[in-house]
Amino acid sequence: MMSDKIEDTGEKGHTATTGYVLVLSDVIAQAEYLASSILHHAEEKEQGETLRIALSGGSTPKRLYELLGSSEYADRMPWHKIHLFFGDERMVPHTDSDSNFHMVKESLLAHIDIPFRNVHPMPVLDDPVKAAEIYQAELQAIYGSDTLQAGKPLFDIVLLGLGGDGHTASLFPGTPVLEEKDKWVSWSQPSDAPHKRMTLTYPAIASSRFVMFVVSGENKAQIIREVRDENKPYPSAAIKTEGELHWILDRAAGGE
Ligand SMILES: O=C1O[C@H](COP(=O)(O)O)[C@@H](O)[C@H](O)[C@H]1O
Repeated sequence: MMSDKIEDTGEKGHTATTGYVLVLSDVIAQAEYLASSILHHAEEKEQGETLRIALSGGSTPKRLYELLGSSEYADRMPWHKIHLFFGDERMVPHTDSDSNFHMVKESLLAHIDIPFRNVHPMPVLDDPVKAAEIYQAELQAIYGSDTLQAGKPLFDIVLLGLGGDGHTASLFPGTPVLEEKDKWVSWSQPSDAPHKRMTLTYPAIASSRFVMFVVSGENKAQIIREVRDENKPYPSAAIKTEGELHWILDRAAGGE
């Protein structure tokens, strides 16, 4: 169905359709692979450097976060070197069960010893424009510039999920945020999602060393085929990175 490698054309960066694909046996192997990969990238960082990860929400990454928060990983991870950001958020209180921050808190943050200043939830305000501006300003302060520069990625790793409608982060079909070329963070009101959303934009996601789509389950097999192989114009198909893009799939989603 899909190639697991691309030819080295000399061009820099990957798109959703040119990235590498790794199909693992099941969701446990998928979480193991991702956790050890994150550990490896964190250990590679020199003293004083940080690993910046944008976390995905929804249900799929929960197993990974639980593993990172388990005794197998929690004490081995150099949390002081790791900064956790969010790829998207639902505009509900952080205590709400629909909140991505809430899911990450329950599955990971409550179980690890990470400095408070290393965790960067998206703010939730009545005014989504203001909330997006605040998060963008936080990212810019950490990045050290208000302009994204090629060769200086904002994130080391961006984890992304894939919705059945082809959305990723909160880049939903038919929403104006898909046209955003300048802002790093924006918001939208998807027609068939109950809450307003805040999301990293395409340019912010593209400023990354690695984008990792993490997708599992038979119910995602069809949409993966459409995005990867059939080039259908879903929001997830337009994801790019100046670094590498990896699809980390379980067999149910990725096939043989
Ligand atoms: O709404 C969202 O959906 C996608 C996919 O979620 P999943 O439950 O199918 O894994 C997710 O990546 C995104 O962060 C989330 O807010």
